Amino acid sequence: MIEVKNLEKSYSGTTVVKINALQVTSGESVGLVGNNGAGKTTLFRMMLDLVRPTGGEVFSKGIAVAETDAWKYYTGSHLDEGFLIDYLTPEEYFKFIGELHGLSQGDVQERLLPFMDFFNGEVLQQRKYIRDFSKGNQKKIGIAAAALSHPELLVLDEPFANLDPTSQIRLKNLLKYLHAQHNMTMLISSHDLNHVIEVCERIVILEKGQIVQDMQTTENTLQALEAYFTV
Ligand SMILES: Nc1ncnc2c1ncn2[C@@H]1O[C@H](COP(=O)(O)OP(=O)(O)OP(=O)(O)O)[C@@H](O)[C@H]1O
Repeated sequence: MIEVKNLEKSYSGTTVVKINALQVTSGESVGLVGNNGAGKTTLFRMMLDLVRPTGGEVFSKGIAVAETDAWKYYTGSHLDEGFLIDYLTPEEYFKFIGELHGLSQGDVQERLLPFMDFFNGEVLQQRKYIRDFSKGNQKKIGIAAAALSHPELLVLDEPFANLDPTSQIRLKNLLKYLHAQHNMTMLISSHDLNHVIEVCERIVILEKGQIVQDMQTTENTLQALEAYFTV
């Protein structure tokens, strides 16, 4: 579904991403881990055509993302709060996203049902704009909006960050449910090794912009990752 070929991004002569080849097949859930500045967000931004590569290309279903809008119809993403329309209430925002995908008000309500535990009674019917929500609740709104259309591909940058422990566990279950129920292809970056290996069946480690390990998740993966990140 996703193919990265000779992808490179440099800022002022410094290379921050350099990936010769990465393939993600349809239905796969891939966790991207790496220390601060490893290039995770930059890679996602290039996959979503938000940043143009210095070299190379990202293909979605065989078509370069920089050359077409086709992938936007089956891709849901939340990288940061810049993805939100923060002068809307969550209800208005979900309605807007739903309309973009041809969903009725009823469809939107139904698709939000699995998110009710995750929202913890703090997102809907709060009579306030998204900009006035806490960082954690803004993240919940962004994740729900990204998943609302049941996209074939879901890209989330550090979805567990800023969430309280209960919400992190609920999100883990929610992502597993969405993956199983809709066979969503998922790309998830995270600093939380425990959570990411529970949700993702494959883990890619990025270091200084390069892929240094690419492994299927097994019962030994946490140990391997902890060993890798212990310096
Ligand atoms: N617009 C930019 N201009 C200059 N340098 C940039 C820009 N965007 C990213 N970088 C640099 O690219 C490198 C990779 O950053 P990126 O945000 O992709 O890493 P990350 O793995 O997501 O990090 P973190 O885990 O801290 O979020 C960093 O050194 C960062 O400073």
